[in-house]
Amino acid sequence: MKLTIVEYPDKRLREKSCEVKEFDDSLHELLDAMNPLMISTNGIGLAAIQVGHPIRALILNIPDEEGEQPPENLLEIINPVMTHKSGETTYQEGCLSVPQFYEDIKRYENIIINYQDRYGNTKTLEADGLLAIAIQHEMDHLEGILFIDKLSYARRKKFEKEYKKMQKERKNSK
Ligand SMILES: CC(=O)Oc1ccc(/C=C/C(=O)NCCc2ccccc2)cc1OC(C)=O
Ligand SMILES: [Co+2]
Repeated sequence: MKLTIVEYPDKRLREKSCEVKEFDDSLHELLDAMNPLMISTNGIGLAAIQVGHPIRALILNIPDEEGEQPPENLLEIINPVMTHKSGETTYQEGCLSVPQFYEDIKRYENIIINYQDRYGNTKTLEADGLLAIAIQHEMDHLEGILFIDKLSYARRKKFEKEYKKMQKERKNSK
């Protein structure tokens, strides 16, 4: 299954993702294709909408101390629901759909989510640190929200200017 990353300002990133009802082979095929794409593009999180599938599924693989992303660290999170959120933390986020742009974003520090795995089994996950940040970033994608939407007006203007310039350069360099 050939997947490509949908990039801002593509309108498809703004759709609301639909609940997954069938935990079938086509879901597994999509998840199995998302993982190598995320790893090969230096990603640590990827939502299905970013590869053109607006379903409530996301994958995460938080690098360990050595900066490795072993397969056992892979998390496949489907139909997530946040049941607890507390504290506050700031981190310089990036997104595979908004290349070469990083900004400090405020998130909850501690969260608890309920979700389903690729077979439909219900799980609960308590997270803090980078994992909590990544889960919140990816769950925003399921609502059509991008991290740049959280920027102040001034910083958003700065981003739009820089991003247009970068896209022009990329087009000229192709
Ligand atoms: C050139 C370029 O696009 O740089 C990148 C930007 C973002 C990313 C990956 C971002 C990513 O995985 N975000 C997942 C959500 C998340 C954000 C902040 C903290 C945790 C989780 C990878 C990039 O590729 C390279 C080569 O560095
Ligand atoms: Co993202």
